[in-house]
Amino acid sequence: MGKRKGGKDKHYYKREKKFNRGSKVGEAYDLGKRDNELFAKFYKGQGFVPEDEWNNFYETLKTTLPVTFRITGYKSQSEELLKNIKGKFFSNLLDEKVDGEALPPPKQLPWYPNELGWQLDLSRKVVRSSEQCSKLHDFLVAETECGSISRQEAVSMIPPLVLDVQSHHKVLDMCAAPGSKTAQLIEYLHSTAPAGELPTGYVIANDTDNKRCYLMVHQVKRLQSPCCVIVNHDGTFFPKIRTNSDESNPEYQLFDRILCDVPCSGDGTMRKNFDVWNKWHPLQGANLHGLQCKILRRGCQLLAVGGRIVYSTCSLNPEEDEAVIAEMLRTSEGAMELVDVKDMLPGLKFTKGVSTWKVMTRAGEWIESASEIPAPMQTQFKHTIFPPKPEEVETFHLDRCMRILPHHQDTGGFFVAVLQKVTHLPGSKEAKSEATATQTSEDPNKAEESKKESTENQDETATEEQQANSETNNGREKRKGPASGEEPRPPKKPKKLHGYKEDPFLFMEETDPAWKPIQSFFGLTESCAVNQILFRSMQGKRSLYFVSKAVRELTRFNEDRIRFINMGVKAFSRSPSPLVPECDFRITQECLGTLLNNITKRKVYISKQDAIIVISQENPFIGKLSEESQAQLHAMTPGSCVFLFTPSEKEPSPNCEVCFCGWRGKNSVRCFGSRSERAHALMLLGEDLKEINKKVEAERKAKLLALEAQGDVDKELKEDNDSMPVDDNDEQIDFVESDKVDGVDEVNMDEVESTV
Ligand SMILES: C[S@@+](CC[C@H](N)C(=O)[O-])C[C@H]1O[C@@H](n2cnc3c(N)ncnc32)[C@H](O)[C@@H]1O
Repeated sequence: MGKRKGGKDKHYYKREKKFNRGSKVGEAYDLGKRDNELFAKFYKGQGFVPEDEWNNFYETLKTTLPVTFRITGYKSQSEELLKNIKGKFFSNLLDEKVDGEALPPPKQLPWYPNELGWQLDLSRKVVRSSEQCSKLHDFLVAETECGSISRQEAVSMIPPLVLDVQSHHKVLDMCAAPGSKTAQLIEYLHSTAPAGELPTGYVIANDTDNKRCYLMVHQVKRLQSPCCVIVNHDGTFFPKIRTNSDESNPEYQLFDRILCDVPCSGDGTMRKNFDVWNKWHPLQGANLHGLQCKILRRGCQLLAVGGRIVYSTCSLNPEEDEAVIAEMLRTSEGAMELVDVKDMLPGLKFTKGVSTWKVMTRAGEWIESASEIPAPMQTQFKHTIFPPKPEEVETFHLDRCMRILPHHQDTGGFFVAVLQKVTHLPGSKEAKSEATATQTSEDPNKAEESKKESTENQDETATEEQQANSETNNGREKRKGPASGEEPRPPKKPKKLHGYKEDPFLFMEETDPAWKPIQSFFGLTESCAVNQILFRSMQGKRSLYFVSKAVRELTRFNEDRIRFINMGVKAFSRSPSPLVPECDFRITQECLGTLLNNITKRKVYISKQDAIIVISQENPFIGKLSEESQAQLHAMTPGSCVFLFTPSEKEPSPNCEVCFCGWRGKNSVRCFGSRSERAHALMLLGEDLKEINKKVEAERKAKLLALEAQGDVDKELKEDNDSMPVDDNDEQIDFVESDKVDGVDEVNMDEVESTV
């Protein structure tokens, strides 16, 4: 009832129109200007949008996308958050009217597992700019900031889902920035690990664009995973990862899972990137096809036999989609196979991959086959962008690819294909040595030929430029090996990485004088090993980061070969205080998800009410807390601590742990947490930070007014309120001011680094 095709409610377009009109972004691209004749001709000609659906398809592309988000499933709090989204909490957020109409309730994405994917029939612009959505907006921002949800386009959630990542997998995300799919990969890595254990696998998130790598740092930091590293390489020449240090017998990591979410024309993103309407032309696909083939080929080379690689684009163009897959299948000669994964996405509407398509010139003329490319255009079109030959069609099974059309379920356009490596690629060292084993007895000449170096085993120490020079057409790489009979060349010394300016990643030694005090102050268990702790500056250890064992190994053997940009969760932050001579470091909020079970001291178990007080007030006196909390705090020396609410029979709700790092001062306590971390914890505890702030501020003002009226203003109180401690988080925190500030001089705030 009241719903249109594509699942939008009847007021969706009205709201859209209202918010597009007059806004800066909307002005330049109002609905009328979203049109492109060649685009329409090109896609009508492809034929994968049925004629009777064409208008719906084209009109849907002109509308803006709804807001979609995922609850990050590996956090213990996700079930509680889900309860809130399905229940009263969320309906309160939406208890407003836009244009006299109620805001629509959230809808679950049916194909996303465990009810963790959600859609709101509101555009991002409406959510961002309308006052009525401010509560909803605050909720989405805070929960995103602390990693409990990820705002992500619905179709973009598909590739990581069908990659089927398990906690022991070594995963490579080849074109990862800005990192929304990386975040999902990390989440799956953790969610499949045994309870209380860290994954033994890891995720390497790579992007060729150095600046875009830093976009990922923030994205990954939200998820607080010690199992992810961000690196900066050209995916077409992604270096192999060493797993030992023996230069005479180097061993390399082959990946279990690889994501190739390649650069593309992005014509499936027209609903959010409106400039694609103006910029789109028919050569874009052809221009990108070669690069896409090379990235996919390098991915397949780095994949272990039995491993899975997902290729995806946010383009609907077969030249960037099926043509790339077809070329990989062609050159792999049966080593790679397409996998049908539709059962992993129950309820998702999609069209099957196509085996025939059309190629168009810049001017909009059709070219039927490679032999018909006009002479002046020979360089514009690689022959591999044309459809496969009839005999290839039968073996390729391109119908196992999936194309998601925007009008089918109100999404962006998308393409995804899943490939499995069934045996070594032809020409690889492994394939050749297998061939040699069977051929030596049969044909000694052939066996000699196969001794030549393989493409897969190209020189691992060569720079990307050198590797580029060794490349031939069609993504097939060749490099001259020693002539048969020659002595094998000695292993080369690792070359310095050009233009790599990151501070080094330095691992702590057992003997480091900073470590023992931290270990004993927090009572760290042995599984928080010192060799998993790293710092970035020789000058001083301001922040200490924790990485998993697998990441530690990865860095150990590849320091000189890989451009590492970032890794690890910040675990300890230097924060010296005269009150705490025994330890100069405090624990950070960021590491609690990983290290809470490794900390055996300095934990304060508190009730729900106490948790609310500590989180929402600036420096509450210890005397404000319950007797149980007071007793624990009095038995504890001053310094960094962890506050922990755990559900019990007496207090069953929320049914999850809520923990936050804090400080036990002389007479008061405080919470170290960003505004969003506090808002998140309070949401779980059933409170709203803004509402609490408003209430207490009103009470405080009333009290001051009453005192002023009596001419008896407590000057000290005013001064105290003006000299609140300057914390790294202060900019973002609306503290509820307490009666008096205690502990201000206990923490050297200059040394406290951002946990935001
Ligand atoms: C479609 S975006 C990736 C989106 C990302 N997977 C996500 O979900 O957030 C493509 C990325 O490929 C990167 N890229 C382009 N050429 C590349 C190459 N040769 N090697 C690696 N990355 C490349 C671009 O910088 C861009 O960040």
